Amino acid sequence: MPKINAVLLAGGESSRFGSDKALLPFAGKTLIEYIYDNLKTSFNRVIIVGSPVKYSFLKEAEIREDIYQNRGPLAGIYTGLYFSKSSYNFVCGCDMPFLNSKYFDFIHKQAAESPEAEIIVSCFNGYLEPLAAIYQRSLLSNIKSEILKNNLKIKSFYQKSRKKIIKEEILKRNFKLEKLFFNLNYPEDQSKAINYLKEEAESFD
Ligand SMILES: Nc1nc2c(ncn2[C@@H]2O[C@H](COP(=O)(O)OP(=O)(O)OP(=O)(O)O)[C@@H](O)[C@H]2O)c(=O)[nH]1
Repeated sequence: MPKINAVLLAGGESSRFGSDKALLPFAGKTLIEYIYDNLKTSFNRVIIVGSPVKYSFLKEAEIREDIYQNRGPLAGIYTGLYFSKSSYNFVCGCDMPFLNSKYFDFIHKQAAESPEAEIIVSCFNGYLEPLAAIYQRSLLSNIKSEILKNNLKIKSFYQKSRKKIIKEEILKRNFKLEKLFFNLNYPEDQSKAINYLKEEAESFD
């Protein structure tokens, strides 16, 4: 099984949400800490890409400032891959709290089976999930040239990359996809997240 680092993206504006998503109280922690703790149990190393000052309460964490500031998630991925040094990197948003260890194990197996894929990404509802996906470090120079051309859309970068898409039919056999890929974008998503959390607590009873 390849050693995979995790890159936790924690920059951005949270403009739709209206306040900083990463600092939202969640299951007795902040949202970022909750996700960081989950990632730590399954990945070799976790690199947070965001403000070291803002996240200084995460005492042991490795936090890297964006090399290209205010350029969105693709630039965050660049910084994560740059500092990671590992060939395989799982990139995750700081607003997706229901990615779980079962999915992380699944993604490790996918990476082992498809060393030729530069990106391994899941498909849900006809859309790809680029912030719950594996990226090879060899993508660095391509990402950099897209950023320098101001092509910041992950979707257009994807068109130029060698990727393996994990089909929804396969994922559905193992996961409840709506919850797995749920992310908080708007204030009203908070109550949905709390309901999912309650559901999880009840299922562990
Ligand atoms: N490191 C880094 N992460 C980012 C950046 N922009 C967005 N992200 C992260 O990417 C993930 C998805 O972010 P979005 O919800 O698309 O963007 P956002 O700026 O946080 O929110 P909106 O302003 O509502 O679009 C979250 O984990 C963000 O923290 C960035 O410029 N740098």
